[in-house]
Amino acid sequence: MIQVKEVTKTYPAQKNQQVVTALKGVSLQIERGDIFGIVGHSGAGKSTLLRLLNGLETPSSGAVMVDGKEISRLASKELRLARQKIGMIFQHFHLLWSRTVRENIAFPLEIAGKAKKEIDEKVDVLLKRVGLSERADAYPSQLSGGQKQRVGIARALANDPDVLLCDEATSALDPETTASILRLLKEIHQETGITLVLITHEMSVVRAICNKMAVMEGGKIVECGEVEAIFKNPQHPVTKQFLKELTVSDASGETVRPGQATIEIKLDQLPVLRKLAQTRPITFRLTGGEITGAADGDRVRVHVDGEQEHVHQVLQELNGEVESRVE
Ligand SMILES: Nc1ncnc2c1ncn2[C@@H]1O[C@H](COP(=O)(O)OP(=O)(O)OP(=O)(O)O)[C@@H](O)[C@H]1O
Repeated sequence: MIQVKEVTKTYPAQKNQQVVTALKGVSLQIERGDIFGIVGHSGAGKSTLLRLLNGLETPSSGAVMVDGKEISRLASKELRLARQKIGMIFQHFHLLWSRTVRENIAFPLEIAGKAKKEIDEKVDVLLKRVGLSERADAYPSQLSGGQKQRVGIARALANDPDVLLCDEATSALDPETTASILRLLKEIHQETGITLVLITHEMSVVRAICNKMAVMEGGKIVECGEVEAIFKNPQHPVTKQFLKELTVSDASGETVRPGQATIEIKLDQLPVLRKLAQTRPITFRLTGGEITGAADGDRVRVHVDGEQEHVHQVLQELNGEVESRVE
């Protein structure tokens, strides 16, 4: 679906500054239907790579192919048509503040020259799909962050894209809202088979929905492959660091291998785990901790084991409900 071949991207020197080489010979293959996570620290080149995928930037050398077309070589009309098939959502939503939810979602359909009746029907379907039918006439300023991102998703899907690019789409959201947006993206993926490309600095996002991933550092891809294999056996120091940082505050657990995690919780929060164990094929095993009567509550370590999918769900549900961290 997407092939990035030996792409280099340099930005010309600004005054008193040097030329910036944002991408240094990046090659990448994303198959149709993949949910592909691109992880990296700030400045690693993730956004530049994403902008190349939808033709907002052109490579200094190398080629970017999307659905068999070399994006950087398309004439403007062809590029416009190709971009209708590549949706994008953003960290800060990029909604039109003077338009209602309905009008925001209608916007790309208007640009594509669709008839009013077709637009109205399509917008109704999209509103329903993202759960915002009741808020169709609200303005973005009247919505929560999660609702704004739902508008962003509906708008991005308006022209039935084959690819959805997500630029830190959950980074401005709280953990609970993040989980609900990731769930929505996963459902849309299951229903449509759309190819999703997510850039993020959060491994918890990758763990929640991606099947493949690439780790970027200094304009290069330093590790790439199946999420399960990389989480099990990370090779590059940057990947290892990301996995270590995983969930300190955001996703409540570290995946030891897919289907296993270790969490640390307050002793008096154990009943929450009991309830989860009653409703899911999952086991919790106490592995450590001390009872000292500490004023802020004693903590215990718990090993979580089960089907990967269930473990992910449980970690997401724990998120926010149980104060936890990994050592
Ligand atoms: N338009 C631009 N002009 C000049 N330099 C740029 C431009 N866009 C990005 N860069 C530089 O390219 C490098 C990669 O930036 P990029 O935004 O792609 O990284 P990133 O991994 O997405 O980081 P972040 O998460 O902070 O957005 C950085 O050094 C950045 O300063």
